[in-house]
Amino acid sequence: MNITVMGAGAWGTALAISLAGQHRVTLWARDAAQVAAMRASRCNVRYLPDVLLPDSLQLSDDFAASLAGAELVILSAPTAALRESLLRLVRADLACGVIWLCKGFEPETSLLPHQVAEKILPPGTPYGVLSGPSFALEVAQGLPTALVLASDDESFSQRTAQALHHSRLRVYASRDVVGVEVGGAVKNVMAIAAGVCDGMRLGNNARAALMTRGLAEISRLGLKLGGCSETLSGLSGAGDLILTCTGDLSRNRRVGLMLAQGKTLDEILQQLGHVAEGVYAAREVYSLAARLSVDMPISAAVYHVLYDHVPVAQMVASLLNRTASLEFSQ
Ligand SMILES: NC(=O)C1=CN([C@@H]2O[C@H](COP(=O)(O)OP(=O)(O)OC[C@H]3O[C@@H](n4cnc5c(N)ncnc54)[C@H](O)[C@@H]3O)[C@@H](O)[C@H]2O)C=CC1
Ligand SMILES: O=C(CO)COP(=O)(O)O
Repeated sequence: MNITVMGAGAWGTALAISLAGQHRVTLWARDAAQVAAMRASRCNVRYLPDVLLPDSLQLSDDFAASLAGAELVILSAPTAALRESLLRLVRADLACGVIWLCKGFEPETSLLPHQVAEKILPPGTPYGVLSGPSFALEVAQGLPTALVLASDDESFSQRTAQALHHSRLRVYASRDVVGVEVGGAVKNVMAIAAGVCDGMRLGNNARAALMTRGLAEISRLGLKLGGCSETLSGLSGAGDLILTCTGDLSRNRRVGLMLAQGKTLDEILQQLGHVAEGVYAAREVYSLAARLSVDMPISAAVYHVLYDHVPVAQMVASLLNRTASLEFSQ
């Protein structure tokens, strides 16, 4: 299969490397200097410095040429750039299916990625989302990983999942686009909270409680928006929540760890140098929860720390001092 990966950040590059063994993969980046540097060093030094790019992986900064003959386009831009990326594809007369990797809600509109795509892609274009617990570095290193590919078009999700699947990358097909997208977006907010929890040395018990109550919040929002509970407790929900709340490769978790050290958001984002979607998702989740009357206390606490300058100690105290209720009174 001819696959074009649009965007050479950490995740787009990692997936391109992982698929280059079995498909003709072209990795397109908008920055010509980055492409030239990757061609010369066979390495994406800024985003994935310790991994070599396989010889079979094509690199391009020519958008039209990279799309010629494509049978699948994989969009790896952050959620904030999804609309712009889809418009670029439509202007280039996209003639194949497209899947995106971003995990978030569109800033300002609070739309899920598929809701943005529905407004832009011509009717009949097959599309889907690929998500699940997957640190880019581990996928690039060929370590075993399992993902979910969700699409309303069952034949597209099954064909595509089968094509992407290999011995180190298990890909399961799903029809629950909403459940997969909500799980991926909101777990990033929980990972920030888990980073705060660990940064303040609140212990393993506290982190387990936070993750479990975090999953309850994710599920309440996911069900309200039309997702399925099985999806929310599966790879792209609970699975990704476990990974990002506990794994130090998570950028969102690192945001929380640095908040616990007293750093400001500006300092943290500058130090990170990569996207941390939870920082933006916290705003959209906060407004969606209010609009839809969904109880999401952990997400709200993260929002107040990020945007109202509430000290992390006060955030923790406010969560611990909530009135006790029935565990399953959700
Ligand atoms: N890194 C990871 O382990 C994983 C990341 N993701 C998701 O994938 C998405 C991308 O993440 P990463 O690749 O890790 O981010 P990154 O920070 O490593 O790279 C971001 C990439 O997006 C590009 N970009 C930024 N603004 C853009 C715009 N306006 N138009 C086009 N491209 C733009 C940058 O040039 C860069 O290539 C995020 O939504 C993230 O949550 C999902 C699974 C794993
Ligand atoms: O989504 C991810 C792993 O599944 C990556 O998480 P971070 O964006 O927090 O690094």
